[in-house]
Amino acid sequence: MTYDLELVRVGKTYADGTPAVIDFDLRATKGEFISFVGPSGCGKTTTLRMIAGFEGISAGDVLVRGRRINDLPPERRPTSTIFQNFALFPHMTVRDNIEYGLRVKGLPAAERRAKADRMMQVLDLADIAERRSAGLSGGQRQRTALARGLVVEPDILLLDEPLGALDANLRKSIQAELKLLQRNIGITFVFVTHAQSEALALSDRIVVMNRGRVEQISPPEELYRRPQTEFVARFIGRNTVLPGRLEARDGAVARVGTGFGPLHGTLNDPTLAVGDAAAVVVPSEAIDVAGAGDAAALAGHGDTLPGRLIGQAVTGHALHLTIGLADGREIGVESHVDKYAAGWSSAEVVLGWRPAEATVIRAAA
Ligand SMILES: Nc1ncnc2c1ncn2[C@@H]1O[C@H](COP(=O)(O)OP(=O)(O)OP(=O)(O)O)[C@@H](O)[C@H]1O
Repeated sequence: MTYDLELVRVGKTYADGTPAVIDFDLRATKGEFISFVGPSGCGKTTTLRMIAGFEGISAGDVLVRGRRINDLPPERRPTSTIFQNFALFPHMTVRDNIEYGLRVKGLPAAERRAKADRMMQVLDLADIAERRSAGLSGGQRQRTALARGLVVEPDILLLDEPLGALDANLRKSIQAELKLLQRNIGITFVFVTHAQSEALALSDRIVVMNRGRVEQISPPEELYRRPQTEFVARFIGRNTVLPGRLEARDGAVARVGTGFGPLHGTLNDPTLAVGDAAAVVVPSEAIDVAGAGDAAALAGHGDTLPGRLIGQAVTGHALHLTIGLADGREIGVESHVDKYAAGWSSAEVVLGWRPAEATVIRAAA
């Protein structure tokens, strides 16, 4: 099978010796929306720039539709890049912005015009073709930037924090528009973002990076529900990580001996052996809270932990509980505000969850 984009053990070491990207492997099929997320400095932008050709590749190969592109300059690669804030030329019209890449490629005027017209039709920009980009709305600017990127007919569109500078409301509506467009156009998008929620909402698969390495590549739902590493468990969503040692495994279910006694979860690392350092990861949404004397409320939950209610706060329909555990840790539990309308008779509570909703991963020894 030929992939649209393939990274094979790609690495980058900057001239000053900084290892920014290490052994990055990725295979994307045509039309996939892939996002790179991770803490600042983990290597997201460097990887994107290596695909685009703005940064040299120190190790490994980048292939587009089976062709190695390591040594091609950016303008000869089958990629287009859309930068933060869209980087439009403010004094130019929408049409001139869109034609810009074609002019760089040396296309004759008539051909440029025809291609730009077609793209403006697709992206609903024809009515504002002669407007200067400085006066456009956020959505119109995004569509213009996309048109400029797409008019050169790339195989892969690379997006470097394109929504980074927008306010939250505009960002939401532009996100929806972006996803719709990507589906319609059907080309592969690689998207770098700081906003985890944006990646979860838009992507077919998310690459989580940490210190230059890939931690996990999974669809959003799986990444959220089944983290493979402690780093991912702490970085994505709101999880409680309960460390210990693997005591037993029975098919997909594993038992971990923790400071709170034995706890269970779905094993997400087939290489984990009895005796290895392991952790049970419990998503905040999976946790139910009952009064300390109300064990019946948690019947069927499997695993329980005692806790102490420290605080509660409401935002909209969400209730956020802060609960202290016996080891001194404070954890967050999220629920709908109606769920615990009756409250609890004292601060002493019990937390319960279904083991199937917890995940067992390898932990640092
Ligand atoms: N031109 C450069 N020369 C030397 N080191 C660099 C250069 N550009 C980036 N780095 C380093 O490479 C590492 C990865 O940087 P990169 O910008 O790819 O991370 P990032 O995940 O995109 O970060 P951010 O989210 O802050 O944009 C960092 O340690 C960074 O300091």
